[in-house]
Amino acid sequence: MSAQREMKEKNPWHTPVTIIITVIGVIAIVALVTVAVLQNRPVPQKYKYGIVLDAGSSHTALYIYAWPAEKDNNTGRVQQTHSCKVKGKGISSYASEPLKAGESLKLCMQEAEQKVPRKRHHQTPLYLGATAGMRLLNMENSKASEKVFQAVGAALQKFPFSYQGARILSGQEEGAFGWVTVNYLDDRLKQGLETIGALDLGGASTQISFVSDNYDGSESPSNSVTFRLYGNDYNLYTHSFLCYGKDQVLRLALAHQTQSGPTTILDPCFHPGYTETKNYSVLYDSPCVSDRKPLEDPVTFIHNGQGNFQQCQEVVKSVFNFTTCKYSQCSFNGVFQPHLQGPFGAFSAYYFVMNFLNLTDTSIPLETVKEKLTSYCATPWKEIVKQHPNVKLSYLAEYCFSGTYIITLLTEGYNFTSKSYSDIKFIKKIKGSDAGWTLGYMLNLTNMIPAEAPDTPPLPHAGYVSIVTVMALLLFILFIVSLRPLWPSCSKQPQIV
Ligand SMILES: Nc1ncnc2c1ncn2[C@@H]1O[C@H](COP(=O)(O)OP(=O)(O)O)[C@@H](O)[C@H]1O
Ligand SMILES: [Ca+2]
Repeated sequence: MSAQREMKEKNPWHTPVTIIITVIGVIAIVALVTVAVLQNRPVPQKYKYGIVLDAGSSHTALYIYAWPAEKDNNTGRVQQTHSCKVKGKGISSYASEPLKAGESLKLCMQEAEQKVPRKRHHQTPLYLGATAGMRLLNMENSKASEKVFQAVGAALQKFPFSYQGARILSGQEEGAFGWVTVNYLDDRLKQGLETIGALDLGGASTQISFVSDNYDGSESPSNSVTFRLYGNDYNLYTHSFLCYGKDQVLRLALAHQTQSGPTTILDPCFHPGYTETKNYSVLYDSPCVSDRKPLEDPVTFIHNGQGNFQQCQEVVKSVFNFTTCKYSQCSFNGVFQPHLQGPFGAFSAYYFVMNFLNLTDTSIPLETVKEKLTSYCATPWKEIVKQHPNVKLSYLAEYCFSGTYIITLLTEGYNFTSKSYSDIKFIKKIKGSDAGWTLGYMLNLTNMIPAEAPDTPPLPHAGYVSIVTVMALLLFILFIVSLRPLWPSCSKQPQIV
């Protein structure tokens, strides 16, 4: 009996000190794991916002972008959360009534006030960038363009956002930021992957931007833009052709057909049966064509459609100048262009037009595309209107011309071949964000793409929590094992013997 009592007294599990140590050990480990998990638990995501207004020649669009409030520097994280199409025409069309340019933006701005959380309003940067429409107005009448900017600026400052100014983008910026946008959205920059070229077709200008291995910027330096993004160097070729957006090219084509000031023209780029009376002074009211206005013209001319793709292509070719090139190679109008390289994303009016014509699939051979255009252009206007009752007539009348221009620009202008045509993808959006210059513009102005690759944490959150938990468990087991000599079974051994 006395031996048994002695054993019981010697059993360490029964001493208050051991019990206290064990309890403290368990509490400490539980606390450690809890702190590790809580500390690293992803907090409910907060977002930052940015707003960019794209004041194009034909219309203005507002884009809202959002990104997690932390980790601004991570690629692929900024996303478009909302867009709003401003009613009416582009701001450059308000040259004679500038206040209306400001007023036109109100509805979309009010929508932005609803979409961006109130708490974030004051720290949300707001930018307006104007493109070729304002470039042309500025060339034609710089005072009028200033007044439009004043009115637009005054209207935008009435909203609670952090207004960062309104300005005209250079053609180079427009091309380069479009390229940044598509490559950013496609996650090509951070990973240092081969980049995608960008083709942007507007109403008043068109841009081509791509990286070519045999272009280092020494030939025609004005076409070169260099970037260092995420630790990678890029030497981008970019060019913007002012007056080669599809609306201004239509003017150029009509100017070509009205050189002698006729009262009627038979236009192969419009459907048979299409007939409209047009005003000479309206047609020639643009710096792209104003110097070609016939000296003696009637007030109006009758614009009749003929619907002939091949002849339309001849008219369109006449707006390009292929005769002079002082460089090793040119696209058109004496503009240097290196060898085309890599895949291309074609957006804005490229997409609208090719999508309407059911021609976005570039695995369709170029010859077939031309056959389809031939038959589309030859379709009588009455039938076209009947087939598309919901499409705006002004757009509908021009798809034959625009489709012909796109194919001619790509093949004759930029030298895409039957083979390289299939490298083009007609796109509207990438991962939910519109392709266009606006996102690249904002990323640049908010310094959201670092020059050097950001330091990545050695362990992701889940890895960190797992390792801490495993370590804690190991410590606990080690602690228990270290008490082994004092385990009851060990101390009972003498009894067995
Ligand atoms: N649904 C559509 N169908 C055809 N063309 C369209 C459609 N939506 C927009 N567009 C055209 O896209 C072009 C957009 O150009 P825009 O960005 O306004 O000009 P720029 O970039 O030259 O300043 C315009 O020619 C406009 O008419
Ligand atoms: Ca545009």
